[in-house]
Amino acid sequence: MHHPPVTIQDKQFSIYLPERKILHSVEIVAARLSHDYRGKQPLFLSVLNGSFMFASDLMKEMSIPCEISFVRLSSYADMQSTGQVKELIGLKEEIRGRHVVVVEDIVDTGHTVAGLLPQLHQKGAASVEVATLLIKPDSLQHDLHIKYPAMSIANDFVVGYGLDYNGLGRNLRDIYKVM
Ligand SMILES: O=P(O)(O)OC[C@H]1O[C@H](OP(=O)(O)OP(=O)(O)O)[C@H](O)[C@@H]1O
Ligand code: HPA
Repeated sequence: MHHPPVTIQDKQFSIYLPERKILHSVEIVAARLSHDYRGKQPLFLSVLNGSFMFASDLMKEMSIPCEISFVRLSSYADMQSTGQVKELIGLKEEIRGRHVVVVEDIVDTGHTVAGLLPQLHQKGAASVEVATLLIKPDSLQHDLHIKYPAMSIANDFVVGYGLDYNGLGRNLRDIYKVM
């Protein structure tokens, strides 16, 4: 299939990961999760907005009973630290005792996931792991163990399959990288 370059605002993007490769890697992660969480009825927490497409395809491939809920992260200034901590909002489910799988589209610097995991442990989760479509190992700034990465990529800015540039490009079926 031919994938011409895509222009979004001031940037041009070229094809990077075609849909069939994405879906194949999603199937593999779903098979691992279905195996590892048998009998545990995991709660998937899909972090909006970027993860909606990955979460949808991942859930379709799960072969065990599991639940999903969609959450957001709101930024606020944490006075105790230099950076920003993103607070978990919109969570209705009881986390205590649950086996939680955080679903992300991308772990880039790792700031988002590093801020989220302690909040889930604080709420009494029985276990917390991360499933992410993409991880950029060369960009990671935290000592994080990401157990379920679908694909590792170089430190390039990417769009498509839920990932955006200034809110655009999420609808693309394939993933493109900036030229
Ligand atoms: O590892 P990090 O450097 O923290 O980057 C990863 C985060 O950045 C993106 O979210 P963003 O805040 O852009 O929101 P979005 O999901 O609505 O696009 C992405 O969805 C991850 O949540
Ligand atoms: N693309 C889109 N959104 C992102 C990225 C990226 O490469 N890294 C973190 N959020």
